[in-house]
Amino acid sequence: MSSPDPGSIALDNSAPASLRRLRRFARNPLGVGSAVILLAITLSAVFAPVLAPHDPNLIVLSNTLLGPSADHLLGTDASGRDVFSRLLYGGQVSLMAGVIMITTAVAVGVPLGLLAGYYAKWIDSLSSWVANLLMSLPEILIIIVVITSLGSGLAPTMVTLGILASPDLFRLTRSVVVNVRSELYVDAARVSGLGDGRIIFRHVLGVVVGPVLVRASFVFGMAIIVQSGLEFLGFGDPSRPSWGGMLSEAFQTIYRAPELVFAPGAAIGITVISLAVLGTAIADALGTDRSIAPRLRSRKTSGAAATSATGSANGSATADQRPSANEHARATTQPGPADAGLLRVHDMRVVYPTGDGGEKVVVSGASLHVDRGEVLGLVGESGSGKSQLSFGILGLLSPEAVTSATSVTLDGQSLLGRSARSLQGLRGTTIAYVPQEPMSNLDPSFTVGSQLIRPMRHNLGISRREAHERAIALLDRVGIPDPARTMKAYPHELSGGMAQRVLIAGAVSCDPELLIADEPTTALDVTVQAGVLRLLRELQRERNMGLILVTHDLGVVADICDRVAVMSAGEIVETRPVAELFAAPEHPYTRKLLSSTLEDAPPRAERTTAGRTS
Ligand SMILES: Nc1ncnc2c1ncn2[C@@H]1O[C@H](COP(=O)(O)OP(=O)(O)OP(=O)(O)O)[C@@H](O)[C@H]1O
Repeated sequence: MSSPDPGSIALDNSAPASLRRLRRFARNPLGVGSAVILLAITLSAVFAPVLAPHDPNLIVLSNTLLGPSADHLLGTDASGRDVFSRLLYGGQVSLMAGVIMITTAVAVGVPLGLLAGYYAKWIDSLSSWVANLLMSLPEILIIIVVITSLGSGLAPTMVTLGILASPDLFRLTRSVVVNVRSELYVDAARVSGLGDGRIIFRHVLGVVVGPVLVRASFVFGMAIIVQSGLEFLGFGDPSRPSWGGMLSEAFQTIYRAPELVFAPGAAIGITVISLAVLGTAIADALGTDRSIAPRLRSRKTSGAAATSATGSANGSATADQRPSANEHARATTQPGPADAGLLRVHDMRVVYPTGDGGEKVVVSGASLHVDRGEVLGLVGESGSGKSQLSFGILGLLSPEAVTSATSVTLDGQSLLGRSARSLQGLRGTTIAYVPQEPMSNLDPSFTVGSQLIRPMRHNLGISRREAHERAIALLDRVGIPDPARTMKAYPHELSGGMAQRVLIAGAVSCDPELLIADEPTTALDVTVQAGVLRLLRELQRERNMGLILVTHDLGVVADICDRVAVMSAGEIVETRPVAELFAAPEHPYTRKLLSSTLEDAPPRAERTTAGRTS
């Protein structure tokens, strides 16, 4: 077993996430203060019938405009009604108005935003069009129409306002989802075979909650203000005490009793401010886990999804990338030879249309094969098309890519002409992928254990307990020092080397036959690179997997590859056993590559044996 990366793990996970979030919230005095205030306001409104000393509508003409006293804590209004009692009852109306409006706005805006952001295409176009239409409507006119036709009841008015406010939440949700859906860990979840519903619920919704909460708290406050404004303008029900109505009445006696403005005004102001502060505090408490994790989203290719191992110990087409998989199917449908080793690719082309109607060929007629138990190095300078070829094999290219091949066979079965689902199923258990950027491929909101267990349960149909035991054994195998503890850790608590080991554990968790590792050590500290490479080699041997190692480092090739395919400008210019290639490179490009990278450099094994811990 490989030794762990030095200083690699800093677990701080003694408490569950919910408890830690609660603690974070509790450390925010403004958040706690606003929560207490809102709780007090809510309770006083709910228990108004018990707390109110007087009937809020009881008119006592002999008691008009009395100042505060023991009997009337806040005095009386121009009709002799008890201001304190009316204030308590008025809270019911304002809070109920907010609840109705925000429930409607969230119920309409958030699901639509999730669907539009996640699925894009016509769902996005249609819902964005509806949202724009709603935003262009004159709210006040619509409300007046609703009130005049349906009466001044709270529900119709606030439901209408909720619908009119929903585009705000729709747009926010949509924009958050558009960002999240292209995160590598979401791609990883797709590749792991999780359905869209589960991905949205598990990986996307959590990211949406924070911003939506903040916005919802503002919308709630806005609901209170708008409802009070309507009451103030006389569109409310006069028999129903409300803060807006009280304010309106207070203005009628502003010169005789200006203090009457204070109570309803303060109630509205304090409630609205507390809502805004509370929303922000909750979002802060929820959001810290996510923001800690580095967002190394320097995806090498815009659409090339790195599918993670944890999420994904298998390769399959993502939602976006399905067209690419289908392109596989469309392009050529010749079946490959049934006895052709593990992976055999003939004449693969990857082309991107350019804006001027032309095309950019990034992989041009590439052919390669890899057998069980074999390590094939795929080398070439930056931009030569190594990743594009790998993603083409995995069916993970962006939708605009047009992929074609004479044949692509995996384990003797042609990948051409298959539906996306069938491709996904096949790849779900046969190909795995180890990405370049370990941190971006782990969802920051879930523990390592959770991210290892779910794909195993899904792909292997095993119980949670079995998957848990398997995950512990895998973590132990990949050199994680305290597997049980690491299972409970969040990605931000791991070092890059540890995260990559976790991803490798995930990649092999469903017993793939072929592993594609795309520069798996590039993002890692040089001190841990050799350990991770050695681990990959060990696992490949133990499990007799085929391994395609994408790299630009010929030292790595010399160390662990059996054969090497050299890529230049989208073409594979030379494929040879490693020793032969190093001894007598044939292609001028290979010679150039060798002379430029291995000049005066000792073999990697020599370079890394002394004093290496990982
Ligand atoms: N979505 C895209 N549209 C157009 N061209 C693209 C797209 N994605 C990648 N390319 C181009 O494909 C070419 C090959 O890129 P690829 O990432 O495969 O190179 P690479 O050999 O893996 O390089 P590196 O070692 O830097 O990762 C590059 O010229 C790149 O600009």
